[in-house]
Amino acid sequence: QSVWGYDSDNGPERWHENYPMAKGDKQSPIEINSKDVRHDSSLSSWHASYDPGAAKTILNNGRTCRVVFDDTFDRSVLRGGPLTGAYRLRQLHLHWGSSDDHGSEHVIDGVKYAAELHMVHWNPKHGNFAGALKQPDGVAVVGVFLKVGKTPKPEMKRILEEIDNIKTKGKEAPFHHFDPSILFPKSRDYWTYHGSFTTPPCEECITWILLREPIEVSSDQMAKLRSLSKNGENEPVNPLVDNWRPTQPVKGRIVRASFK
Ligand SMILES: CN[C@@H]1CN(c2cccc(OC)c2)S(=O)(=O)c2sc(S(N)(=O)=O)cc21
Ligand SMILES: [Zn+2]
Repeated sequence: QSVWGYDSDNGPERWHENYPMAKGDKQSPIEINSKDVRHDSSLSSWHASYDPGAAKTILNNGRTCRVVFDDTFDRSVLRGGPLTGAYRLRQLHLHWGSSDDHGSEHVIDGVKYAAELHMVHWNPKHGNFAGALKQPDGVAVVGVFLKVGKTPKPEMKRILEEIDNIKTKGKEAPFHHFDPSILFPKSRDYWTYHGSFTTPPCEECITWILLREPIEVSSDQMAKLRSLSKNGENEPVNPLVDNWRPTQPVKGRIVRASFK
């Protein structure tokens, strides 16, 4: 089937057949090697001001678990850091593995985290989301790494509690009164570079802001995430796991760090 996914017949190695941008020079994710990173003292800190009332629904689209926000006006925005202007929060979603030792998309000094949370924002100066996709400064994604540890972050519970209502592909549930900034780690340190969506259509319109400090989750919380299914309600069970793209060639891009 032509629909892209993460299986052998429709996975990352074949995306370029229907989405030529997948073979571009500024693809994501990438491996970040601290020795190649350049500290940029001119990078300011980033600021998120999110309205909890903007949260609308949580859904399983067969490829990830996604929370959608009202982005019809500057209601929940991200500013500062490498960005110019206010970018509107559109949705957040995750990528995870089939076991705790892998699952993140970006890899840091060889370390793969159990999962990676993406908060997707777009630049309203380009009119709408579709217009922003065509611009190099159109989209900004904040990436937060999830590490399995002893003191799991209770804030992830809110998302994981909804999992039981969206077990199968196409299932959606109301998701209100949620401020995703509770998912940020203490430190605001980040890496930033220019890249692409890590899924088709793979447009190269993204300013990536990757937070250095992972948040901790429990192994049970990861198991909860892995209890999602790719399949629809009355289809054979196909676990939704390993929905991550392998790292792509850096091709001379500079990764800057906000920290020394
Ligand atoms: C299919 N791609 C995901 C859905 N969206 C998308 C992207 C481009 C065009 C489009 O057509 C409607 C929708 S999205 O913007 O919410 C994002 S962000 C993102 S990631 N992993 O790079 O952060 C994957 C997707
Ligand atoms: Zn993503």
